[in-house]
Amino acid sequence: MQVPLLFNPIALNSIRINTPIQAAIVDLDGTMVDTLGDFAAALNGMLADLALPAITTATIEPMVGKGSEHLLNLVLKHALAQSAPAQAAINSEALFERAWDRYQHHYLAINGQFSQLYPGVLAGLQAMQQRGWKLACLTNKPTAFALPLLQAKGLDSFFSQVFGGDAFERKKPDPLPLLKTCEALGTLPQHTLMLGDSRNDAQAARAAGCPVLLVRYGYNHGEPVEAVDTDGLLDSLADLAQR
Ligand SMILES: O=C(O)COP(=O)(O)O
Ligand SMILES: [Mg+2]
Repeated sequence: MQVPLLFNPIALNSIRINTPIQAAIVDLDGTMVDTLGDFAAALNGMLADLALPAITTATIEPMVGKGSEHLLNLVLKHALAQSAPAQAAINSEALFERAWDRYQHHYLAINGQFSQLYPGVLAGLQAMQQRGWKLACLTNKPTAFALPLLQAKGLDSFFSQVFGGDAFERKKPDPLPLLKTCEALGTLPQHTLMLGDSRNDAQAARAAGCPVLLVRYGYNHGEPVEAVDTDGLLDSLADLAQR
């Protein structure tokens, strides 16, 4: 099949992707929106309801990226370890159900209020749209958190598909969500670029056969993103506006 001219391989400064790109799958937390303030507000609301000590944004940052269940487990363990001996003896699993309920309540109440778009996100999405790429948002965040956040930040209209961490049987770094998203977009993985901020995104992309670029900002579990196996790093999604 003749590939339309718009879908060229990518050549940006030092980055070369030698396969035509027809679509992009874009991660949400740490890539498009800096949501640490939302995580902190919702988690601290939950911790207060459970009479547990508050947690700082700096402690939360390396815990983000593997979905809300994972985050909540780490936060509960951390908070219990900071508590008085009687509470510290409590198993975090015993608190999980109540914590999850309170966390959802608080997250949905503040969703987007303490988070900001990263610079260059709108320009980057517009550039990808102008290249004629189909766009999907794929996040490990629950879909019920992702949809209102995209709306609140004016990003929803860019995406034909939005899939959260609960949309498929497994989350990133498993390749399944990427393969399913490619299926929904109607594109082959080798023509579908993954844009993310963490090794989760890169590992999932490599295993699915998608080219992958990561942004230099974002979370990446508190580790330098330079160490991750990718096809290149971007200072901002607006780098994609270069020709
Ligand atoms: O909620 C998370 O764990 C992170 O979500 P992300 O996949 O959009 O980075
Ligand atoms: Mg992310």
